[in-house]
Amino acid sequence: MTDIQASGASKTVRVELGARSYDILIGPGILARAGEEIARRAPGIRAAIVTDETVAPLYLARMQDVLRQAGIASSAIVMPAGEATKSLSCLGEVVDSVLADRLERGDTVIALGGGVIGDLAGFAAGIVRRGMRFIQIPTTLLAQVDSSVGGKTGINSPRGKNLIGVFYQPQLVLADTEVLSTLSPREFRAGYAEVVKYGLIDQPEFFEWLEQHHAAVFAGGPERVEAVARCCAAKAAVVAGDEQEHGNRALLNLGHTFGHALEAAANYDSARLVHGEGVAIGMALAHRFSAQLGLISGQDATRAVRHLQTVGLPTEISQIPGPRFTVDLLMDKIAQDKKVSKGKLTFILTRGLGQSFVARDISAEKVSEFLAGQLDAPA
Ligand SMILES: NC(=O)c1ccc[n+]([C@@H]2O[C@H](COP(=O)([O-])OP(=O)(O)OC[C@H]3O[C@@H](n4cnc5c(N)ncnc54)[C@H](O)[C@@H]3O)[C@@H](O)[C@H]2O)c1
Ligand SMILES: O=C(O)C(=O)C[C@@H](O)[C@H](O)[C@H](O)COP(=O)(O)O
Ligand SMILES: [Zn+2]
Repeated sequence: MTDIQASGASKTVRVELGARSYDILIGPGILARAGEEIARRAPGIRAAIVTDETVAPLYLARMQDVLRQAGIASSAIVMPAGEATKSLSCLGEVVDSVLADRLERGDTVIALGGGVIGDLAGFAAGIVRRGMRFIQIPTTLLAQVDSSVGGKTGINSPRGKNLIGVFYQPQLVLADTEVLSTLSPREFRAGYAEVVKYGLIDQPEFFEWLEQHHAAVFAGGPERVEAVARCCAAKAAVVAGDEQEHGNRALLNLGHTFGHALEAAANYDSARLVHGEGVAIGMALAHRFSAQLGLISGQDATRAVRHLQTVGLPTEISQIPGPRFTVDLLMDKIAQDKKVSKGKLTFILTRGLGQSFVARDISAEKVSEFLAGQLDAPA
């Protein structure tokens, strides 16, 4: 686990990647400090702020104001909100705007938004002029605990989730926990699924802490900041050890092999399923699949699923509204997973609460059989 430095109500986590190391600043009031934090690290730059139509009216003017006060001129690129924005056409729009504004390689792209904006803007920053500066200002719980950290950027393909992208690290992450107060309950819950993920991967004590403190995390206050910082520290440690997912970073994919297949099968329609909900269902499936394979007790699997249900997250495929999925459709999406190696499926499975492991060479027949049972399960 990477250290968490505390200063007043704020915390700092450092992602150690040699010359590409960077800080994650977490806490209330960080947005107001954004201009000075950026200018201190990169004086005299200009910025293109990529955001979405929901976040722009809430935070864009304030963001541009604090940048201006720190001597940083900025332009804004406002994209539609939702998962469908992680597309080639939206990437083209962002790239073209940055070029039209004549931003230089040393200038910065700023992602002001959730994981959709972070993944899209980060990809654009990674490819324009072969790599510009990039700063993440995550505004969803999911983005603060996960997507803004670690440098996975990219967009979706109709053939599968996040299939087009690059590893490209930000130079700074500014996570103002106050902005989470405007998030809808559904989106806050979805982000909480990724919080639970860190407990279920390899921190059973964090999972237990969440069982006890989830109400306080949802209510706001110090437990929320504590949860965000613990997740960032956990992710920073994994990323520092395996930046490009040759080994243990795959653990961060707990619940994602199933979850990504569900998102793709739902055509990235955020009205039906958002990423965190897909991860919640995916983690429930990974625990049930592990139980079916005899790896984990039914009791432990049920405990993991029960916590997700307690906070109102979906844990069954049948809870996804709209047309039913078939096993063939889901298996087709699973076959495109980036962890597939020499045609063999990889899943993150578990031997107990918080004892996940990377399971390579999982039989496609066993997965299909399991999914057939899950598709029959009642909502
Ligand atoms: N790169 C990574 O490591 C990584 C990790 C996890 C998830 N992801 C990706 O992140 C995406 C999901 O991110 P997300 O859950 O943040 O979704 P999102 O970016 O779509 O944001 C969710 C919704 O909340 C709105 N919103 C954002 N901030 C708000 C605020 N402060 N107040 C009110 N509304 C606000 C957005 O407009 C959007 O409608 C997925 O595409 C997923 O694949 C990437
Ligand atoms: O950072 C990682 O590594 C993760 O796997 C974090 C996930 O929560 C995230 O959804 C990521 O985008 C999934 O990556 P992918 O490589 O499976 O597309
Ligand atoms: Zn995720």
